[in-house]
Amino acid sequence: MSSSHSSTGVPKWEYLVRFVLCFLGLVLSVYALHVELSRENDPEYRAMCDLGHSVSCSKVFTSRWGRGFGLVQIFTSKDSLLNQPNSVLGIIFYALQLGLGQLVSSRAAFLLVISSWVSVAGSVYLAVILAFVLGDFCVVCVSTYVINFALLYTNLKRRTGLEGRVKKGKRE
Ligand SMILES: C/C(=C\C[C@@]12O[C@]1(C)C(=O)c1ccccc1C2=O)CCC[C@H](C)CCC[C@H](C)CCCC(C)C
Repeated sequence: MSSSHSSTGVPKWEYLVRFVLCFLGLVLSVYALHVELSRENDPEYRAMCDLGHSVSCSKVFTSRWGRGFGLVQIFTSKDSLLNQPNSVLGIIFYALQLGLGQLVSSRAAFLLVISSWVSVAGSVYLAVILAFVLGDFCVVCVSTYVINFALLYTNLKRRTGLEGRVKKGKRE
């Protein structure tokens, strides 16, 4: 086993990169939730990420698509308990990535990759809504898309790392 890998087959850099990405994702999601709730209580509230008319995050967060991806309310009501802000999903997602990331099993690695692909699909969907429906540039949103792509790359790397361990084990 090369020295850049711990005995588990997971690259050493991975733990640090995963921690940084999940931490940033959690901070951005909690901030998005804070802005959304503040804006809902006070329409005059101006967030730090409201930089201009078309560069406004609170406008995006409180839009139709800011809760349940704008999809949940098709099936339930707008005020349903299931229609949670996207940022709540984000918090669950990054906590999951951080927690599952500590488990070194091929099943955990599989779940990491699957949930990561779902988040990338969600990011592409939200990016299209952001650009073409809302016509807005939201710094917090775009940062989370970048984090989600980087997490997918990290998760794919882990899976090939674990597969390499299995193949090597068979040969030895
Ligand atoms: C702050 C954040 C995303 C930003 C934002 O969603 C916000 C807040 C929003 O209101 C919005 C409105 C209109 C257009 C774009 C946007 C967004 O951009 C975090 C989600 C990140 C990510 C897209 C979560 C994906 C979670 C998956 C559904 C994974 C599910 C896996 C489960 C097992 C937990």
